[in-house]
Amino acid sequence: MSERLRITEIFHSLQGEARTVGLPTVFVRLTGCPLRCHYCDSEYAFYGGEYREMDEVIASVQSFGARHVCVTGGEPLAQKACIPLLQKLCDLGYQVSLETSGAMDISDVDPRVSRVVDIKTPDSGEVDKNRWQNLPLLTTNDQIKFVLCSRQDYDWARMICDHHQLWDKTELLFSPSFQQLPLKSLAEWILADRLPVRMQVQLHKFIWGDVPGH
Ligand SMILES: C[S@@+](CC[C@H](N)C(=O)[O-])C[C@H]1O[C@@H](n2cnc3c(N)ncnc32)[C@H](O)[C@@H]1O
Ligand SMILES: Nc1nc2[nH]cc(C(=O)O)c2c(=O)[nH]1
Ligand code: SF4
Ligand SMILES: [Mg+2]
Repeated sequence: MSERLRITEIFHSLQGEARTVGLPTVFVRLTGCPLRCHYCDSEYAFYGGEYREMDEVIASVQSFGARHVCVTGGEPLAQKACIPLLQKLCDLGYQVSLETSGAMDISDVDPRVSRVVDIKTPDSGEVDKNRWQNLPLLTTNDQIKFVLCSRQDYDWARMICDHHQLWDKTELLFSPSFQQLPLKSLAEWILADRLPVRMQVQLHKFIWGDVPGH
């Protein structure tokens, strides 16, 4: 039954992260994740959830009347039916993004989807899970994100961008781990080093705090 999805929540909010930040977006949060990042703000999506038919999920998305859909989790690509879900959303004309740890193979994702691949840093505790074979597959329609916990993470992210020549490959997002790395520190490091990256903060947490469903 690969056309069923295990869903934690479907909600309407302002996109808080990445390239379409600030735009009204429907979020589909799939349940379950094989990783355990120390900073994870979505632990409530590790377990539980409800199995829903694909058509039901699509109808729920449509009920909000938004143009943008963000499929997230948990780890969305850990569910087989994520691939057809993304394709159906694109066919319906939505602007679709996918938030993924990049620990799973991204090659079957519909090319119309903007894949936001989070490269896990040493201080996430999950650096060994990075699937480096994903990087050559990325295009300018995709995005790479580093969630940074420390100066050591920042230096590591720079080194990875050099090593894999990511600077001109696609958009690079440097995001502070929420309330762990001071915003001003990260801003000043980026400016001092003249890094061509976008610093991103999680807009929704400034508006609503760190609560589910926003
Ligand atoms: C909850 S995850 C779900 C998608 C996928 N599992 C992943 O890690 O990309 C969505 C995004 O939120 C980021 N995130 C989670 N907790 C965070 C925190 N405390 N501060 C900043 N970003 C965080 C993740 O790194 C990831 O980029
Ligand atoms: N508003 C809002 N924007 C988001 N962008 C990515 C999110 C996520 O949890 O993946 C997220 C989220 O949880 N809320
Ligand atoms: S991969 Fe994503 S959902 Fe899983 S623990 Fe890390 S941040 Fe949380
Ligand atoms: Mg979130």
